[in-house]
Amino acid sequence: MSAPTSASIFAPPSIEGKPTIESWSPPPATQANVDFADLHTIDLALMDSPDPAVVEELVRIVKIAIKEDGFLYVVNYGVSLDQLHRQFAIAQHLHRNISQEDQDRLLWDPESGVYSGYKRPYGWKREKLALDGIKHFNFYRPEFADINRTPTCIHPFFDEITGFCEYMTNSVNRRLLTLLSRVLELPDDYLWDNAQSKGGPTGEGYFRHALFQPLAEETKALSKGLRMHGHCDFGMLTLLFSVPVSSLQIWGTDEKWRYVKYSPGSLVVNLGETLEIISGGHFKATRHRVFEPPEDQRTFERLSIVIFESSVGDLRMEPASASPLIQREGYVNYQGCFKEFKKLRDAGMAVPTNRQWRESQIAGGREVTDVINNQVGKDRIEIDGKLFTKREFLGVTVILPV
Ligand SMILES: O=C(O)CCC(=O)C(=O)O
Ligand SMILES: [Fe+2]
Repeated sequence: MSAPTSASIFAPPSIEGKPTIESWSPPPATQANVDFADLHTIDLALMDSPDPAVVEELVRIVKIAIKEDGFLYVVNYGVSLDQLHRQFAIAQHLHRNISQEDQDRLLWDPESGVYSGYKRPYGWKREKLALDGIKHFNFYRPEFADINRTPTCIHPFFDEITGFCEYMTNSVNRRLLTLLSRVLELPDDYLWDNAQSKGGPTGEGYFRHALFQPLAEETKALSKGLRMHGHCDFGMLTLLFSVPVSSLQIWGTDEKWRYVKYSPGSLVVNLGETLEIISGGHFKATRHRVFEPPEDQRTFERLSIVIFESSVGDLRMEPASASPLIQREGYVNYQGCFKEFKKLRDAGMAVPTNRQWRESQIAGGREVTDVINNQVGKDRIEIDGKLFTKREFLGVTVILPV
C-alpha cells in the first residue's frame, strides 16, 4: 500500500490566545422508538494493521456497505470527540454571531452553480422566498483563499477550520478512496489520482456549517415535514458528522425512509454520483433527505457540519473499465445516475462534465415549500402508489423518492 501523504491523526492549530467561544452542547438523542437504518461501521485505524488479513476483512466490509447501503459509519478516523465538538462550537459561533452586514455582504447566489457564502433561512435562491428555517455558511476554495470572504466573527478560528478540512480531505477522504479503489481492484491511488479534485482544503468541493432551526408551523404546512428533498449528492464522498437530532433519512432497498441513528463522534459517509458512475454502478449513490425529527426533538436546533468532496470539474464521468471487478461482473444497472448516464453514452451522446452536472442541479434547486411544483402533474409522479420527483437536468432524467 502506498502510504497516505498526511498523518492519520488530526493535530489542530492551537487555541491559545484566541477569544473564548461558547462550547457546543449536543442536545439529547431521541428516546422515541424509531426503526433506524442499519448501517455498517468501519474502523479506519484497521487500515494500518500489520496483519493483511485484518485489512482484507476491512475492504470486504466496505464492499458490502457500499453495495447495500451507500452509507457507512466510520470510526477511529483520527479526530477526537473534543476536536470534533470544537468544530461544532465554531459553527455555532458563526451562526450566533454573524453580523447583518456580513449576511448581506456574503449572501450566496446558487443560480451561479455554487453555494459559496451565506444562506438565509428563506430558500435555495439569492432572493428571499418562503421561510425554510435552514441557515448555512458554505466555504469553497475562494473562501479558503481569502478570509475576507468569510464572516468576521470566525476569523480568529479560521486556521482551525482550514486545518480540519485539509485533514479530512487529504487524510481521511484519501484513505477512504484507497479502500474504495481496492474494492474496484485498482491501484490504491486510482480514485484519488483520477477523480478527486484537489488544490484547496476541499478541492472544488465545499465545507458547510448548517443550522436547521426548529420547523416552523408555516413551513410545515407547506412542506409536510420535509426539510430537504430526497436527493443524491453529486460528487465523490460526502463526509457528514453524526448529529444527535435525528433528521437525516436514507431510502432503503425496501423503499422506506429510515432515520440514521446518532453515533457520537462517528463520521457518516455517503457516496456521490461520480463514484456510482466510475464504479459502473457497483457503488450506490444513496438517496437521502432531511425530515423533521421524532416528536421529542422538534424544538431543538440542529447543527450539521458537512464536507462535500468533489470530482474534477472538467471530467466526464465514465466507468473505470480497467477495474477487474467491472470486467468480471459487468455493470450494475439498477438505479439512477449510472443508468441514465449510460443511456446517453449508449446513444452516442456526450454526458455532462462533472462541473456542468453539479452546477445545473445547484442552479435548479427546488423549494420544499413550493406547493405549485411539488404536485403530481408538475415535478411529481406516482409509481406503484408511491410519490416520486421527476426532473430533467442536461438531458438526464432524475427520479427521486419524495
Ligand atoms: O444535514 C444533513 O444531515 C444532510 C444534508 C444533506 O444531505 C446535504 O446537504 O446534501
Ligand atoms: Fe445530501
